[in-house]
Formats: sequence, structure tokens, C-alpha cells
Amino acid sequence: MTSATKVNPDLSDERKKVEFDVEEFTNWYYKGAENVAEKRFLENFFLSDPELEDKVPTSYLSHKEKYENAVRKAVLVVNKIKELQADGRGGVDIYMALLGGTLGTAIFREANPITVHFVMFLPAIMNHGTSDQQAEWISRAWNCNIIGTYAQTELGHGTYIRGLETTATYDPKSKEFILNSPNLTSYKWWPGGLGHTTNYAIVIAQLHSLGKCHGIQPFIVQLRDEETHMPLKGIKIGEIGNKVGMNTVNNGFLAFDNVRIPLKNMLMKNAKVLEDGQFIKPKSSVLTYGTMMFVRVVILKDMASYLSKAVTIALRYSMVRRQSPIEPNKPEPKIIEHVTQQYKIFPAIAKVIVFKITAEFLWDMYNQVTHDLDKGDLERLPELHAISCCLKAVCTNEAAQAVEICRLSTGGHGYLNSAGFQDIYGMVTAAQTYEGENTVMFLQTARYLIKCWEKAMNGEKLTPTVSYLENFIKGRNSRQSFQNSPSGILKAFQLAAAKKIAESNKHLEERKKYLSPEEATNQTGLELINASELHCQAFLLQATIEVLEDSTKQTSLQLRSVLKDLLELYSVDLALRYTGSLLEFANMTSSDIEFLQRSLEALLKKLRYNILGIVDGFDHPDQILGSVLGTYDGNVYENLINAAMKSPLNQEDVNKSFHLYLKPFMKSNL
Ligand SMILES: CCC/C=C/C(=O)SCCNC(=O)CCNC(=O)[C@H](O)C(C)(C)COP(=O)([O-])OP(=O)([O-])OC[C@H]1O[C@@H](n2cnc3c(N)ncnc32)[C@H](O)[C@@H]1OP(=O)([O-])[O-]
Ligand SMILES: Cc1cc2nc3c(=O)[nH]c(=O)nc-3n(C[C@H](O)[C@H](O)[C@H](O)COP(=O)(O)OP(=O)(O)OC[C@H]3O[C@@H](n4cnc5c(N)ncnc54)[C@H](O)[C@@H]3O)c2cc1C
Repeated sequence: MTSATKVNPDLSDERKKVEFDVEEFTNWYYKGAENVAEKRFLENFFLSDPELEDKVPTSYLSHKEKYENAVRKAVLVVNKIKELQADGRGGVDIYMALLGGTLGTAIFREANPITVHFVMFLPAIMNHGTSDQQAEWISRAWNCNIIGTYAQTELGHGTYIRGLETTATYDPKSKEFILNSPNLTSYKWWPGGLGHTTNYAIVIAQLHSLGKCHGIQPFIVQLRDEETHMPLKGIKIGEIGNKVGMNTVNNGFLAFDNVRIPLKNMLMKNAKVLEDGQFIKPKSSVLTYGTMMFVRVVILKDMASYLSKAVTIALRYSMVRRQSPIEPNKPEPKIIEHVTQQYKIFPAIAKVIVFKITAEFLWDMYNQVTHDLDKGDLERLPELHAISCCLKAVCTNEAAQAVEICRLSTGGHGYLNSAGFQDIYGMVTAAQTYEGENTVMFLQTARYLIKCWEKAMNGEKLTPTVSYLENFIKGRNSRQSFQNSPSGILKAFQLAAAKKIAESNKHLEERKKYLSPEEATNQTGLELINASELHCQAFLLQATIEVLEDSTKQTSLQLRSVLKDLLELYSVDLALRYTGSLLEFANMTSSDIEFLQRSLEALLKKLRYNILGIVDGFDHPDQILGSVLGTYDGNVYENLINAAMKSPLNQEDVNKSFHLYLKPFMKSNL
């Protein structure tokens, strides 16, 4: 972690003031010293490989060079993983760390063209394939003998997947499906790696058999020749072009012209087509959506990791950058002394912890529910779907906002590519859209909440994530005054969520008297999103309070106290951000707001000298951060000039454009 160069004295002075043991925090954060040792081993194993180091910063490469470099590295990384596995080390976790997490983005900067192979193609075969199909495809895919993507979205439809237009028509004579893209809007558009990397895909298409359409189903389709990599007959394929970020993912397009695949290539764990063309319905049609749910759960973990990088960069920089005297005639302070600067960064640090805890909570819930599903029990699937949708939306929205605020908190230097924010933002903001656009995700949760509300009104028992609605209906909580503590703020959010759900339901019912239920839902959309968001914020806070309480029982008093301060900061900031809803629904008064404001300021002050220990404790080596502003040694000005010198323009004193254009122009008298 420590760099060989001399640490900037401003930063080393700060480190001396931290009151808790940073390593103890690291061990707590990564759930044990063993995990920390493994994390450090992996980081060192990959990042010390000179083949994975970029001699020229990738931002100076062309689009094509960036892609080729990313493919080269992807192959190296997977080979290195295999090396580790041959030594009996690690399993799926290594892939996750390298394909999405901080280590993966340290290597690829933007992203990896084979991530979707591991995150969606393989899970789709596992989720939707029969045991025979798994036997046929999994080991080839796992060994990367074939590389696949998940081709669902089309030019015309991403959200409304029932409206997808690609067709798979069963021909009982040849026992084959015929794939077609009937028009331009049915072209597949976006799948990661599809452009020039993958040779197979899970294609989601409308199944037609015996003259009837049976809705969307997954098919495994070969796209390119396994030797020459040329697109197969009837397949049109390419890349969709430059994007805001993630430019090394090689997102592609795909169209079919009468492409035939055998019957066995429809993934048939759930729905089936028999040889004679008879369609056998699945136990539930939403089982087709399982792979999306898996990724929504994974995204949450990624948000905590990406945001932890952004806050580390912003905070370290704020502790070495000096600007603008606060008192006249006094020296310029570190910019962190400006209270407004503290507010830009400290609450975002608290969010990292809240998102990480909740991500782990959701991961456990996902594993439990999929275990139940394997036994045919679908009972908790709607609850998991509802909570994963709103968590995906809130956490990606908030992470994107927080990363941008971190960038702004570093002033002009933060706008430089070498500051590292652009790549982080590119990854985070993409997740606001992919795997379900966020507004649509909020509306999915709201649909569930309205159903739960109706159930609760009928006296039915509710699942754990919504059980607070029962308390509300029984009249508990509603008359309590607002309490300024994490559990008091949680109660206020649950009350506000319950009242907002009730109010949305009331307006929905009123509208249903003269509108169709669907149009009534559309007209009530703004309130439904609001209800969904309040519900989600309550869940994030509840999960964190419960886990922190439990997981800090064995920690030192000093660490427990800092984590308690961070939880308080998170909840006070949350309450202040939602004063509108809390004033309207949760017995909050203007004097409560004044008190919250004072608490916020007091907490910033209290955390001022411990907060560096938290970001140091995230334990990101400089290579992971990839930022001239965030290095452990804090030597930002030296880093800035060194990075500037790597610009290709700085490799010569005079650029040829001077002789070609400037000189004739400057000498001309026109
Ligand atoms: C590295 C990553 C790269 C990125 C990759 C990608 O982006 S890949 C591309 C990613 N693309 C996207 O993410 C596309 C986003 N779009 C979608 O997921 C769907 O089109 C939809 C969910 C918005 C609507 O679907 P619809 O019109 O069929 O549904 P509806 O609203 O009429 O509700 C019907 C019922 O289904 C239920 N239910 C729904 N989903 C699930 C689920 N996963 N599980 C369980 N249940 C689910 C729902 O609760 C409702 O239950 P109820 O109330 O009847 O008991
Ligand atoms: C970086 C990246 C990687 C991707 N990777 C893949 C991949 O590997 N495979 C794949 O298949 N796809 C992939 N996608 C596609 C992605 O899943 C879709 O873009 C996403 O689901 C959103 O769909 P859309 O683009 O159709 O947006 P639209 O649905 O057209 O959204 C446009 C606007 O319409 C609004 N809107 C739409 N429907 C509703 C509604 N019902 N109610 C209210 N508002 C609505 C939205 O809120 C949004 O404001 C990727 C996308 C990105 C950006």
C-alpha cells in the first residue's frame, strides 16, 4: 500500500491524527483478515504483471487500439485465473473481482469485452438450460472455448421486452428453429462483446410454434465460425460505436436472416417445445427474467466499489490541496477545512459502507431465493424482484451523483482524465440504464408495494421487507414524534413510505373509476416512484442498522464509535435530503430540521480527523485508484506534471501542424 516515495507531510500529519486502527477497519470491511490477505494477494498477482500495465495511458489510444488492448488483456487475465485455479485457489469470486470490481477496472480502465460472457452468458445457461444443455455448453463456455453474450435488447425495445421483435419459428419437419429479424427495429443492439469478440449468444426471441406465438424465450445461437471467426451465413453483426464510457466493452448489433438452429438450442429448463412443436408452459413466465435479476444484485456490490475509489481520490486530494484563507491574514488551509468541502465527501464515504452492507444482505437473500426456486418454491421471488429493482435504481443513481460531486470537489484537476473520475463515472452511469432503466425499476417495485398494501389492508401477513406496512395499518408508529437517531429516522422513513404508498393507492383507485387500470397507473407514476424510493431508502437504512449493530460487537470501542458516527451522518443527511416527504408524512417539524442541520455540522466536525482512516482502510493501492490526485503519498503536483508529460503531444517540441497550418496563417497578411 505505501509508496516508496516520500509522503506529502500534509497527508502524513493527517494519518497521525486517526484514532482507530485502520487495519482493524479493513478487516471489518472485507469481513476478515483472511479475505484481506486474499484481496491483496490477487491485486499483487495481477497488477505486478508488466504485461497488464499500460505503457501509454489508454485514454490516448484510438477506439480500435483500446479494443485490441482490452482483448489482449482479457485473455491474459483469464489465463492467469486458470493458473490460480490450477493451484487450487479461488472460484467464481475471482471472476467477479476481475470482471466488474475495482481490480477489473484497474486493469481495463473502462471495462472488459468478455464480462457479459461470465456475468450473463454462463449464468443464463445455468438458469435456463436443462442438465443436458448445461453438460453440453457449460464446460466449453467456462474454459472459454466458446465466448458468448446475452442478446436481448433491440434497436426498438430495451425496456418492454414483451415487445421484442426477433422471431424463432419452429419447423417440426427439420426439428429446427428459424431465426429472423423482420425489420430494422428488431436488430439486437447493445449486447456486450457482441461486436467482434463473441462467437455465441443467448438470443432472446419470440417463439412461434404451430402457428402460435408463445412469448420470449432464450436460445443459444452460434454467430461466428469457431476457426475463422467469420459471421455465419444469414448473420449480420458489428459494433455500435463510441459511447460515454465503457468503450472497451465492444457492444454490438446483430440481425438474422433465416438462420437455422437445432431444437436442442432452445434453453428448456422452464418452458419447452416438443419435437412435434407442442409448447409446454413454464411454472411461471417470469422465470425467463432470472438472469437480469442476478445482474441487478451484482450491480449493487459494484456501486460500493466504484464509489469507494472516487471518495478516496477526493478526500486525499482535499487533504493536500490548499486554497483560500478562511481567516484573513492566516495561511491558506487544506481545502478539507472548508465545511462545504467536507459535506461533498463525508456523506459519500458513509454511502459506500451502507451500499456494501446492503449488497451483501441482498446477495444472501438472492442465494436463499434461488435455492428455494431450485426446489420449485417461488414464494419469495416477487419480494426479491421488488427489492432488487429499487435498490439497483437508488444505488446507481446515488453513486453516479456522488462520483460527479467527488469530481467537482477536486476543482479543475478533477476534469483531467488522469484524475480517474471519467472512467469511474462511465461505469457507474451506465448501470443507471443497463439491466433495467431506473425509472422502470422504481415502477416495478411500486407495483409490488401496491399489491402488498392491498394485502395488508385485507389483514394478510406480509414478507419481511414490507412488514412495516402492517404496523402502520395497525396504527403503530403513526403518532410518534420525530426522533433524531438512526432508528428514529428509519421509523420516519417507514411511516413516510407507508403513507406515500397509501396515498398513491388512493389516487390510483380514484383514477381507475374513469381510466383503465394501466392508464391510471401511468397517471399516478410520479407518486409511485416517490413511494418506491422512500421504501428503498428505509430498507437501506434498516439493513445497515441491523448489520452494523451485529458486526461491530467484537470491534474496538474506537472503531465502533467511528462507524456509529458514519451511520448517524448517513441517516441525518438522508433525513435532510428528504425533508419534503418527512414534513408531509412523518411528524417532522421545522425545529426538527434545525436540529438535524446542527447534528449534520457536528458530525462533520466529529469525523474530520478520523475520516482519512476510513478511505485508507478501503485499501485501494494506487494502481487500483488510477488517479494522479488520489495516490497514497499525496504528491499530486508531481503526479500531475508527470502525467502531462505522457501526452503524445509532449513527445516533441514542435508539432507538424505548426508548419502546415499555423505558420502560413500567422505569416499571411490577409
Ligand atoms: C454487465 C451488464 C451488462 C448489461 C446487460 C443488460 O442490460 S441485459 C438487458 C437487460 N434488460 C432489462 O433489464 C429489461 C428491463 N425490462 C424488464 O425487465 C421487463 O420488461 C419489465 C420487468 C420492465 C416488465 O416486464 P413485463 O411486461 O413482462 O412485466 P409486468 O410489468 O407486466 O409484470 C408482470 C409480472 O412479472 C413480474 N416480474 C417482472 N420481472 C421479474 C423478474 N425479473 N423476476 C420476477 N418477477 C418479475 C412483475 O413483478 C409482475 O408480477 P405480478 O405483479 O404480475 O405478480
Ligand atoms: C453500457 C450498456 C450495456 C448494455 N449491455 C447490454 C447487454 O449486454 N445485453 C442486452 O441485451 N442489453 C444491453 N444493454 C441495453 C440495456 O439493457 C437497455 O438500454 C436498458 O434496458 C434500457 O432500455 P432502452 O434502451 O430501451 O430504454 P427506453 O426504455 O427506451 O428508455 C427511454 C426512456 O423511456 C422511459 N420509459 C420506458 N418505458 C417506460 C415505462 N414503462 N414507464 C415509464 N417510463 C418508461 C425510460 O424511463 C427512459 O426515460 C446495455 C445498455 C448499456 C447502456
